[in-house]
Amino acid sequence: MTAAVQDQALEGVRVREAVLEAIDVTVAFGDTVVLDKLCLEVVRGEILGFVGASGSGKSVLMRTILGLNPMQSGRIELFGRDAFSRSDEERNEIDVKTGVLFQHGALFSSLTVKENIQIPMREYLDLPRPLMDELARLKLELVGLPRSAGDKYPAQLSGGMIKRAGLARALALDPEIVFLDEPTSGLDPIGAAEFDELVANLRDTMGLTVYMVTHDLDSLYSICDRVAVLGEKRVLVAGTIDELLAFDHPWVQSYFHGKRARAIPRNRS
Ligand SMILES: Nc1ncnc2c1ncn2[C@@H]1O[C@H](COP(=O)(O)OP(=O)(O)OP(=O)(O)O)[C@@H](O)[C@H]1O
Repeated sequence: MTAAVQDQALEGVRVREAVLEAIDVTVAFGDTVVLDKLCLEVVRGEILGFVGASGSGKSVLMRTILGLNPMQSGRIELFGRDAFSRSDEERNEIDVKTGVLFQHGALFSSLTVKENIQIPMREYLDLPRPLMDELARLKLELVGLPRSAGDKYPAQLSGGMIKRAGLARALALDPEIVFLDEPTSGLDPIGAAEFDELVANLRDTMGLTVYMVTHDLDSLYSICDRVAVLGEKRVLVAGTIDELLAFDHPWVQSYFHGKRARAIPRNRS
């Protein structure tokens, strides 16, 4: 194999590297099965949008992947290895490479933004305070917040600033994958578009992999490389928007071709 062919082959491997794999994941609460042998793959460097009807189990899956919710059967792999059959030390390695932005930011109201951003640093890193302060400032800059926001309390921030502060905390440990739970909900269309742009920039500059639960069709069209649809307790389909537009399933058809969706394809860049 020539060096060029080898490079190409390596590039191919990198492009297809699965950062996250859910294999036959089943989750139930009592007799109610919410996810039934669900399979999903998230590839390094992609922005995957995750959609599904209200109550279909999007949050349950995200919580299960993060180890916050037990599964009845199946396997979840993060970074190529079983996410849960691990020692505490190995699990910490996964946690450090994983950032999460919960739906409403989930910032501690009694802590300043800077202190919120430093929570993961305190938990996983042993750094002197001046260095943590500098890192927090860098994270604020990364998400487009002014330095002064670091000394504010969450109640003093706008909804858009809270999302950015939550994202800064999710990025505190320089993760390889971030989970975003409805990051643009509650934002006005301009704020939502700016947030989308920020996420796309972070992916491009940091090589982040992004798993984004969303109901926001604009986000799906503007920044997602692929979209996975949850329905009937499993992933019905995962693919590009064009693949989903052509996918013959009533919920998928009405989601992407319904009244609210109609205006968007015309605006696709
Ligand atoms: N801890 C729990 N105990 C019992 N049932 C639960 C629990 N957590 C979630 N559920 C149920 O699981 C189902 C899926 O809920 P989930 O919150 O994942 O939906 P979702 O797709 O995220 O909805 P939405 O888009 O409205 O946020 C719901 O029927 C919910 O009531």
